[in-house]
Order: sequence, then structure tokens, then C-alpha cells
Amino acid sequence: MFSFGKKNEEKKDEKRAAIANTLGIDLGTLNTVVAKPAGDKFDIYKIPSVVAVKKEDPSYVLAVGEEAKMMLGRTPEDIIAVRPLRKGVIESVAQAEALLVYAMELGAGDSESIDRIVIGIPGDASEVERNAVEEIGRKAGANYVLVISEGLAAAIGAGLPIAEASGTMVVDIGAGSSDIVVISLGGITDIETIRVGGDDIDSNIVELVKEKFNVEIGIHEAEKAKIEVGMVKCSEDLENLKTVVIGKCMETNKPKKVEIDSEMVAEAAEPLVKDIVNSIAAVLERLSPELISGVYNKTVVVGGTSQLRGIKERIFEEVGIPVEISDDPMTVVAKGAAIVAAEPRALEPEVRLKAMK
Ligand SMILES: Nc1ncnc2c1ncn2[C@@H]1O[C@H](COP(=O)(O)OP(=O)(O)OP(=O)(O)O)[C@@H](O)[C@H]1O
Repeated sequence: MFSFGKKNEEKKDEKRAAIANTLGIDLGTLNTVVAKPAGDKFDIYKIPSVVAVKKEDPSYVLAVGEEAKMMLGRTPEDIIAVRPLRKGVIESVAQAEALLVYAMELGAGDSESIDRIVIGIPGDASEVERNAVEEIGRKAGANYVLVISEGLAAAIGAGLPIAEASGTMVVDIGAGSSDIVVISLGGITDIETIRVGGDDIDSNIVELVKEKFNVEIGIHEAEKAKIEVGMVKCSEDLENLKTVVIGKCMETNKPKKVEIDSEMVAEAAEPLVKDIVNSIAAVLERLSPELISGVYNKTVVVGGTSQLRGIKERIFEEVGIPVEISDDPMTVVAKGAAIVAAEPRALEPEVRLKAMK
């Protein structure tokens, strides 16, 4: 692909054509994000990671993405709407393939086909899981499929100095899994993955509402409340916001309004927050002193759950690292993957060495 010795214009045309047929994909538990390089920007497509299938034959896919999401919990008896990934892991290969084919079609747009895709998956994915995703990518029609850690993709997408020897860190708090990744010289030097994320906050909110008000609310209502008023415990005096959700009274079975406030969300988020700070602390314990100043100077938090108020303050209070919250937390992984797809040599050793000179 990168044939040296050709005339500059020829090389540029080749590169443009190659980039037009590349995609970066963040195959997420909740959302699948597709980034397609377009000049020096990206076209972004966001798809709910949901497929609707026949109950009798779960490999028979009826709808994907937004259309399937509308069916979650509301489907007729013979149809079920499911998420192909759970906690960042593929649960059904046939359903994940349908999701990926849809994502690739959306990303391909007018291009006839997609040559190269790079897919971000959780950092602790096993060899079997990695191979399964690669296989799905090839089955979905890509000639070249590379699977990389979401954390590394996020660092590249966030523009962190990954090639430098001084080190940098990414904390990616997603829906079903979270990664803490230390990167230096273009490669991962340490990683801690926990299979928890924003989804766990939602189910904790459902439980708390049941306990406190004897009312059952849907998981979507819980997520909506979390996004509207969410915060985490920290020493900063954050405003206690309030919102109202409707659930089913467990005594009367009638609809009942309940108020959810920021403090309740913070309580629901506490187990996840503790897991995150403990994982960062574990990484810091293992961190070489050569990398500590790089990590201190440049740690970025990405992923949808990074948007909870107070997370930046809480991490600093607990582990002493000043972090930056990405202003683009939900698309950086796909963007980073797209950069690697368009320029696979971004990860090659000679590029890392060059970056050291
Ligand atoms: N403003 C917000 N405040 C708090 N949480 C949010 C906000 N917006 C989205 N989220 C949460 O972020 C999570 C989705 O984030 P993201 O898209 O990064 O995850 P994912 O890539 O699908 O999951 P994973 O990386 O675990 O596979 C969900 O739990 C969602 O509820």
C-alpha cells in the first residue's frame, strides 16, 4: 500500500483512495460508533448496539440499530430485541455480525466496498474474542481487519502523545467495561480492564428506587435520570439536581412518579467509582518511575460515563492524578481506530523509533 519510490502525486492519489475505503469502529456494549476519515475530519455514525431477532431462531435478524432499539422490551411475542455484546464481550456471533455489517454499510456510503477496518475492543479481550471479532469483520466484507485495544484507540483519537517515551494514560469508562491504559513509545505498557461501566449505575438506580419508593422503573428511565442529574461523590460542592421518572408501584401496580436526585445517582455510581479508582491505583503501583511524570501531565478520561459531574475531582482526590475529561468522550475510540485504519504504520516499531529521535 505504501510503496516508496513512486511520484508524490501518484502516492497521494493512492493514499486518498485507501483512506476513502477505511473505517474505524468502536464495537461497544451500548453504542457502536463508526468513524470514516473525510479530509482532515471524520464522518461519524452512531448506532445503538441492538438487533431484533426471531425468538425461535436468534440468528434470524429482523432489524438493527435504532429500529431494533425501539423494540427493546416492547416486542411482540415472536420477536426479541437483544444486545449482541455484554460487558464488552460478544455474546452472539450472528447478531454481532449483523451489527457490524450494518455499521460497515452505513460507513461505506457511496464507496463500493470497505477495504480496511480497525475495530476497538476491551483491552483484556482473550485471543478467542479477538479472533472472533476479526472473523466477523472479514465475514462482513472487509479485506483487512485489525483489532486493537479500545484504550490505545482512544489515546490516538484524543491526540495523546502515544509515541513519546514519557508515557501517557487513558481511562475509558464505557457502558459495560472500563479500561485504564498506560501507553509509551506507541505501545501499551500496562492495562487494567474491569467489566463494569455506566450500565451498572443504571441497574443500581433501579434497585435503589425499588428499595426507597417501592416502585419499579425501567432501565431506560434510570439511564435518562443518570444522564440528566448524574454526579459522583467528591469534596466539591456540586448542585443536587432533581428529575422525575415514572415507574410501576409495586403495591398497587399503578403508574407512580418518583423523584431521582443527583445524590441518589452518586450512591448508585459509588461501586463503579470505587472500582475505577482502585484500578487506577493498581496501575500506579506498578508504574515505572520513568513514566510517572508523563502520566501526571497527560491523563485523559474518555467514554460516555466520564461525563458524570465530579469524576475529575474524585480521581484527583483519590489518586493524585490531575485528569482531563475528553470533550469528545464517545467518539474518540472510533476516531483513533480510523486513524490506524488509514495509516496502519502509526503502530509500527520504526515509527515509534522515529518518534524518539
Ligand atoms: N451525559 C452522560 N452522563 C453520564 N453517563 C452518560 C452520559 N452520556 C452517556 N452516558 C453513559 O455512557 C455509557 C455509554 O458510553 P460509551 O458509548 O462510551 O460505551 P460503549 O462503548 O457502548 O461501551 P463499552 O466500551 O463498555 O463496550 C452508557 O452507560 C451511558 O448511559
